[in-house]
Amino acid sequence: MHDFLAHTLHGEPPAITQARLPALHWQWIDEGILEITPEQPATMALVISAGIHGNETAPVEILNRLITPLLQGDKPVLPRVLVILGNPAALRSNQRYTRIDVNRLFGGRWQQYDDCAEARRAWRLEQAIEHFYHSGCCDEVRWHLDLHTAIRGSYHPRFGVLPYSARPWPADFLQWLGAAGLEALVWHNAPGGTFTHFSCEHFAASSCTLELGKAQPFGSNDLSQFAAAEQALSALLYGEALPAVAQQPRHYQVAQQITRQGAQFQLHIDADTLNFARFSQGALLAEEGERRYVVQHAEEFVLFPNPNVAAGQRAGLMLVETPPRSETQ
Ligand SMILES: O=C(O)CCC(=O)N[C@@H](CCC(=O)O)C(=O)O
Ligand SMILES: [Zn+2]
Repeated sequence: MHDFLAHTLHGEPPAITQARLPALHWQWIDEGILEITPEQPATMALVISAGIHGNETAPVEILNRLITPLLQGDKPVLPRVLVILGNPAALRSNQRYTRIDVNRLFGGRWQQYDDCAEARRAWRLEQAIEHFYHSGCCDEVRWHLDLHTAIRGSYHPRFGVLPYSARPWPADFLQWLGAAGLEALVWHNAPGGTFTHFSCEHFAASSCTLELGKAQPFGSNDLSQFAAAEQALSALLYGEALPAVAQQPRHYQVAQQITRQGAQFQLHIDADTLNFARFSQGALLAEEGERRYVVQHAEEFVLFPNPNVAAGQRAGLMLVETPPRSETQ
């Protein structure tokens, strides 16, 4: 199998499901799930996922470009790697999801839904990650990089979103995120149903959702915008040089979440408002019946505003800028 993405989009298992090459062994685990193991002992277990949302194709193209030389035996690999194309059915139809947003279902939340493709997929991905992390030696460093693109344009076109965690973040992980060209890092203030929350909470992985540009269909992406991220991933995978940090990321903390409860929900944020747009204290952001969402701090910055989400789901986040965090374990 030389082209993992083409096989996944085709929807059939590959004819050969594993191979031993001089420097590594690869194994096709299931649709969109591939494990790559170096011949030399590894000190890191790295999960790289993309396509959790089927219309976010740039990171899928980057990831496929990075693993193809491994499958062809043209590059060595340093860590044990689990490669995941998250929602193959949605990738085939260029939709964010077919019925339910997979990135709200992790941590067992899939059990709240009737049997459907996305609930089954979230369960399968949880199992795959659990097996992968538990099959290594106990002192492996665990990272999970979940690659996405945003629906809207952004004042920071490349940024990271870190799950809530009471543990301090390793300094080398934060440094890697800066070297990957991320202009901003956003910290959640509460647990959630995302893939990165799941890997961080259940397996103590250093996890981050990377947002790389704006969602475009396959073939329409300008991947040159993400050269630093691709080079930083090459550094992790093949041991190439980590790019220098061009600009230290700005840091933001979630201050409040806007949640849509039902049909009465109204979002007072224009469709063309960019991510990280600034709002002043007192500004009315959204309302639903008696519930009003108002800017609480002197200024807050909006992220992922979206009125078209299912009832009970996040319709936007409001952020405050904080001094840079530099932590170590
Ligand atoms: O642009 C948008 O509205 C959504 C982009 C996206 O898919 N973002 C992720 C963020 C996950 C996180 O909070 O870590 C998502 O909404 O699932
Ligand atoms: Zn996404």
